[in-house]
Amino acid sequence: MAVAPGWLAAQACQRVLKRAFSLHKAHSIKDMENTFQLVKNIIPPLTSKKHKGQAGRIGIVGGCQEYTGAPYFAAISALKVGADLSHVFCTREAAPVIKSYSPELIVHPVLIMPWMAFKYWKLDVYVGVLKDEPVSGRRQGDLSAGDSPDAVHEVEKWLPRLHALVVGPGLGREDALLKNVEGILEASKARAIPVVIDADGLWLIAQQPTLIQGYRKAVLTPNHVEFLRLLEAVLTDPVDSSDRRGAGLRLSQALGNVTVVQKGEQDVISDGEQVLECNLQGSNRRCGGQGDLLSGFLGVMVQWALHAGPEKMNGFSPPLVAAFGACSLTRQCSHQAFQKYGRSTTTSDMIPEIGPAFSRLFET
Ligand SMILES: NC(=O)C1=CN([C@@H]2O[C@H](COP(=O)(O)OP(=O)(O)OC[C@H]3O[C@@H](n4cnc5c(N)ncnc54)[C@H](OP(=O)(O)O)[C@@H]3O)[C@@H](O)[C@H]2O)[C@@H](O)CC1
Ligand SMILES: Nc1ncnc2c1ncn2[C@@H]1O[C@H](COP(=O)(O)OP(=O)(O)OP(=O)(O)O)[C@@H](O)[C@H]1O
Ligand SMILES: [Mg+2]
Repeated sequence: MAVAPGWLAAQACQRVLKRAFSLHKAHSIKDMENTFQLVKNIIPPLTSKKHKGQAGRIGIVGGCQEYTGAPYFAAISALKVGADLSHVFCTREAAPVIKSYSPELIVHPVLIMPWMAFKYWKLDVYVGVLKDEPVSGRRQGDLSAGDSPDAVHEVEKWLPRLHALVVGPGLGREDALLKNVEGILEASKARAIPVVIDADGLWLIAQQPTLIQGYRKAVLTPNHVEFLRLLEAVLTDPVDSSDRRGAGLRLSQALGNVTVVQKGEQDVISDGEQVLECNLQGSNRRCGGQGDLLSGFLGVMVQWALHAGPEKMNGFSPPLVAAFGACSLTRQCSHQAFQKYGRSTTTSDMIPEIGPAFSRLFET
């Protein structure tokens, strides 16, 4: 018996939806189908009328001596999901390493390391002495704290050309670097640029939640430990963290409706008003770097969703829909890679799956 290709596509779609739906009571298959449709609505069509950059210019702020893989994963996933240009802003040590992974990434060695802050501080004092000028206490204090106006300025120069920033993968937790990031976040907010905050960026937010308080174009992507750290930092009353929906909702509300993506066995996404869950089957491999891929996807999708506008969202906020798309895609890539490589699957194996996974989820 001949089987129509349309029927096969419909069956494949149903199988994906059944895996997505899993056993969660709060969502019917219809709900899940509708949410996938919302993600489909935000995807910009590929046409001959567009020029380079229109599908997305994304910046990743992260990458230090210890961690070069994380910013690479975030930056390459942004390109593979459909962005046209991906920039990495990292430390001087990390730049040649990240460049060597891929010729497709634009790498800016602009973030300052603590020893450089110290060098500049000494230079400043030296110049002050030569000019016979006293170095003010405040200026000395700023620089010894690792402040680097240059690093912020270097990133700021690029901000008018960027559609979204992903802040934190492989950043590290040195005070000098975090100080740079404070300035970069303030500059991004002033320009209303969407920011996805992950990994060590979340460490900074746990120290200073006011940095993103009330900024509705921010999306936080904590893993389990990062989520607990944020809860503790932001909420004064005790919260039952085993109620993941309730805890996510409360954290988002306390942060002024910043979208929070709690990664885990299910991904629980909340903007303080609604909660979406992504249960699409991923894999049982927990190799490092999968969250970095997710943050890169989200950087692109959040700007797609904001650009598509609220009328295409059926009452959901754009960051919520974008987060659902990024979570689904990460899990689908993990599932496909695991089917091929089983126990030996690593995050690098997920990268060639991005195109096929995207088609399977959003183009059928
Ligand atoms: N290839 C690269 O360059 C990569 C670099 N990366 C970069 O590393 C930096 C640090 O980020 P991170 O996420 O590893 O945080 P970190 O504080 O070291 O870990 C905390 C500890 O928490 C635990 N733990 C974690 N998850 C848990 C869970 N679900 N449930 C329960 N426990 C859990 C676990 O503790 P343990 O099991 O040892 O008790 C873990 O050791 C950051 O810049 C990031 O971007 C990564 O992106 C990976 C790829
Ligand atoms: N127990 C689980 N079962 C299935 N999928 C999971 C599970 N835990 C996490 N994931 C998925 O793995 C991806 C990364 O989540 P994870 O919690 O590992 O982030 P992370 O710790 O920040 O990763 P990274 O190593 O990149 O820093 C997400 O897509 C999430 O849905
Ligand atoms: Mg992570």
